[in-house]
Amino acid sequence: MTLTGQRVEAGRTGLSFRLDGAGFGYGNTTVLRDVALDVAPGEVMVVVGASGSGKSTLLRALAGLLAAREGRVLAGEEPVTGPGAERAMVFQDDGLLPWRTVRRNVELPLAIRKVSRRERALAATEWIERVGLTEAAERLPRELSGGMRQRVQLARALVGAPRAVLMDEPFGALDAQTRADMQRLLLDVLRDTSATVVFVTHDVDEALLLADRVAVLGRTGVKTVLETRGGPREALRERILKEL
Ligand SMILES: Nc1ncnc2c1ncn2[C@@H]1O[C@H](COP(=O)(O)OP(=O)(O)OP(=O)(O)O)[C@@H](O)[C@H]1O
Repeated sequence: MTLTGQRVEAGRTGLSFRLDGAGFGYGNTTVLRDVALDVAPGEVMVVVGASGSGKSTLLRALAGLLAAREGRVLAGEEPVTGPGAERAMVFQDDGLLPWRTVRRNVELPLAIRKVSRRERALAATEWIERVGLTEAAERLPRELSGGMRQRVQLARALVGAPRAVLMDEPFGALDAQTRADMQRLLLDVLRDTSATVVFVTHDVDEALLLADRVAVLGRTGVKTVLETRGGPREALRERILKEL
């Protein structure tokens, strides 16, 4: 069994999520109440909403980093009780280990799972190549541009063939050109995986480009969920902006 290429994907399906009457908060503050949302296996669900509406909170809950105060959060059939290797996270601030090279950062999820050195090296080489960083494999994060660091994060998230990737404004700090390159790269690599993606962004155009569906967060919960494929884009854009 190899972790590289198609074989690890074979037979794996994207993870579904279900939030059912779920509520979240911090201390005395309630952020989200009575959230109902279904994310289908393999879809790209983009979450948009005003600043402070709770997008990151929702994502943390799916990642198992924040417990629901009420209701249920399910990944597949199982309640989410903590982080798990089948759910990879990508953050805006890169979250790479500064003392590890690109290669060793990408290998990290496999090292944690005690995958053999040889398998780790093979899988990392493949993903580093897919994100266009072969030349930079032995560099440290501080020697990379912001866009390159996000490529490392993407490779690290996908190297272990997760069933879901949870992305919190991953391209938010990048300049427009680098951001457009990263969006294309993401769409490209997702074509070869069956992973479900939940992607948080402020940017409605980014949402429309990437999403199968867009969930709009209102004051305390999900206001609406819109299909993005097949409809006239401008009308959808207007609709999302109106809901925000
Ligand atoms: N660790 C925390 N402790 C206390 N309050 C928090 C914490 N994290 C977030 N909050 C509060 O929860 C609310 C929602 O925050 P969250 O980061 O989920 O929103 P967001 O929609 O992702 O915002 P943004 O788009 O600005 O990143 C905010 O009012 C925020 O101040």
